[in-house]
Amino acid sequence: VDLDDLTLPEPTPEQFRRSLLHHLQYTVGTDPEHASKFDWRMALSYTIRDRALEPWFDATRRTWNEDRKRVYYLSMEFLIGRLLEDATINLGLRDVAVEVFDRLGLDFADIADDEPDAALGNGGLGRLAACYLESMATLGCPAYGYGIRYEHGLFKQRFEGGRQVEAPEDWLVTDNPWSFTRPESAYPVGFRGEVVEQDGRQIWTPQLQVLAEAHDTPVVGYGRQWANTLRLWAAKPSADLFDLERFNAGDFTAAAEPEAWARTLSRVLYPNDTTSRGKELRLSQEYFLTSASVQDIVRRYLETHDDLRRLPEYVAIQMNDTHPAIAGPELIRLLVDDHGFGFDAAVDLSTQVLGYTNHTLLPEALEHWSVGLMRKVLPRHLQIIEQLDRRDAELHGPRPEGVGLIGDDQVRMGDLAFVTSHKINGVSALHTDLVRRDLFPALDSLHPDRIVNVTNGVTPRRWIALANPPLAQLLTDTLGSGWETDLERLKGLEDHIDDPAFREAFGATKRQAKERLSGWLADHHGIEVPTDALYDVQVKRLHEYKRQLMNILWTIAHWQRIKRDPGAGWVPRVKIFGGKAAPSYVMAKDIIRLINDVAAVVNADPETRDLLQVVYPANYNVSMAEKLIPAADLSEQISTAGMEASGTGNMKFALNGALTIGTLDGANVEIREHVGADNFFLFGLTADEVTARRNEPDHARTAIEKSQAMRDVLQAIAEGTFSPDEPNRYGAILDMIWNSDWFLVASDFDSYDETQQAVDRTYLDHERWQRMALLNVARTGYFSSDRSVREYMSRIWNITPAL
Ligand SMILES: CCc1ccc([C@H](C)CC(=O)N[C@@H]2O[C@H](CO)[C@@H](O)[C@H](O)[C@H]2O)cc1
Repeated sequence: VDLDDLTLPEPTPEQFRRSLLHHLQYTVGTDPEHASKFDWRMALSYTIRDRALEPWFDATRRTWNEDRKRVYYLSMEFLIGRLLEDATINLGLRDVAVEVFDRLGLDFADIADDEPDAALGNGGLGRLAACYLESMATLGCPAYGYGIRYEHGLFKQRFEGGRQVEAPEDWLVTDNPWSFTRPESAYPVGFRGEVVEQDGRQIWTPQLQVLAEAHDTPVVGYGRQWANTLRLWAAKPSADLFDLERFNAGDFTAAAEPEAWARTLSRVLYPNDTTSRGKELRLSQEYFLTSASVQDIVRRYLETHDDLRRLPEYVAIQMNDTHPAIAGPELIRLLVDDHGFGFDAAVDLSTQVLGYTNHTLLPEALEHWSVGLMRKVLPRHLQIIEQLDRRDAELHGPRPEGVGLIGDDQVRMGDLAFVTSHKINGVSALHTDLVRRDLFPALDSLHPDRIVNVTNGVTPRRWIALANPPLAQLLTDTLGSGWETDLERLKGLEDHIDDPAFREAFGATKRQAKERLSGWLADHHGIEVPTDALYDVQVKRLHEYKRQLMNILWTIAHWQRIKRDPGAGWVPRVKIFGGKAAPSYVMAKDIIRLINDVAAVVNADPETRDLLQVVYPANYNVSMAEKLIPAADLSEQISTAGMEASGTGNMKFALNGALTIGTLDGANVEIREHVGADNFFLFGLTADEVTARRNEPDHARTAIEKSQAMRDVLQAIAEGTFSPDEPNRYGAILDMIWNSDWFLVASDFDSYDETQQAVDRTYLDHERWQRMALLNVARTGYFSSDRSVREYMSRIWNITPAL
């Protein structure tokens, strides 16, 4: 079938309207007279989807026909958000869609708002995977994303009495128009059981087996030239799992048990984003994703190639952190057990194919699985890991303490990923240096060419074109179109910086974003905020190292200062927080409650409420980020130096004209290098100073005793100013700050405070602020995920784009 027969022309408004009404009637099955917002959204989705299929089929065919190398991005998380508007923009159909809905008396943005977020991720790692998929499609890099089709994504957050309460997320209650079930692409995945040796070969007979069923979503690149596939696996009980015997014996629940077990594998996303809990289900989910994906990759390769030794020429597999690190042993297992490879040859081949990205240095986030659990769930893989470990010891002689794949009865997934990968990368320049020096010093010295840096990036399509249409329009009016796929062209803005009219137009885009946000907060959260104030925003997962606590402590100090001298010409501020805490992370939940308790008191204070508002809209997610980030003046990137691997929110804020107050941590370092030190509010200890300060006894008490402002803040909290009905509600937080303060909130407080006051002084100089904001936009084109993906393609995947 020639694709040209299927080609749908660039639709005129009339053709678009006709196709929309066609789907409304014949796909959604609704009479237009009675169509709901949901019906229109579904009809619009099918109309847009139609035009996504052409570049999808075309790309798939070209990749096959030209026998192109493919990259496979394995990730336990893809924090996609909504797809409708993103696909509409990348297919160049937003203007015609907006026009047609106008004519129908409907509002495109309102209809698009009806789509649930695909919240198949926790935070940075998951969102990065989504940005990279979109960039790979935009660049014409043949690629598949492999993930799990969780029935329930990241929990829904709401506040009860200021406390976080979690509720199941259920994005699949309504049809998902962007996913195609591929029952023909299903793979058995085995668990448990035993391995027996038979004439020199290891035979693994799994005790349990589930079916991994593929669900494909097209990922359309900007410009409608290419589309890749996100393949999400759903766990299905293989037929023989239902225990009919038990059922006939009347033991109904027991009969259904194995089935129920099977379904749990893709039931829910683990909501922890920094702590590996060593749960069997989590290991089983990781193997479920990895085995189905590696089987699918080898099957696709063997469809047009018969020599597996040439696999590295046609296949690159990227492991998104250690979560899919079992991919090494799994590929070795298939090569040795099913394709007769020798062990060494299989290891060499796998290592050439695999790459591993590390996203965190937090000890509690580094995955270790007990040897016992690995033996129970994956006995054959444990054998392979033990053989790998022996081989590594033979190859490199005695290894220093703590090095090796297995230690203290634990399998170290970081080391495993390292020795089975040809390239390991960190996600910012500083982070990669720390990965080399602190995480893998011994392995780095054994393999000095393996660790490389690829600094993170974000897609300008979603984070400017979609999230901030007024700014996008100004960029196009000023630079012409094309900046969307060549973000370094933003530099051209510097030529206009001395033009007051241009600066005014730029300022207008920020005002528009604030009006849109304050309208949305009022409608969706019943939160009233003024638009003529400095919007100071911290949105990210709740974690002590991200120091939302230092932010709210400073807010209290600022409130106390205003109360002491209300007439001092304060800059009105709206403090916006957003973010979820892992359900079992008690301290993080305490900090959320403190922020809400402070907000309740400060917002109700007649003396200060026109000068300071604290808001915390519940259930921060990708869609909320798209509304919050364009409206921000100040971006809070205040983590303890050395602890935030990169950050990506920091990039999104800068690209939308917010100024950063931040430490020399993660990608903040590179953002400051690009925008210039004069256009960045730097404060705090450096990573090396942090290490030194932690070794000083009583460093917190010393710092607090030096800071009147901090003492007043801690005093107010201890007195129950924000919890009058329970004065010692925040005993744990106060005790932590005075007596341990591992994240150095006390040590960095005064520096943070001085810098926040500099922010106020600068904001009062309107022109200076505009210039700094414009230079942030102009000089952060480097942080496009297109640049990151190009670096992966050249430094790690050895792939050339098809476009
Ligand atoms: C096993 C539990 C678990 C789950 C997720 C993670 C992720 C690695 C945490 C994460 O999202 N890390 C963030 O990754 C971003 C993308 O590279 C970085 O920008 C952030 O700095 C980093 O915290 C660790 C541990």
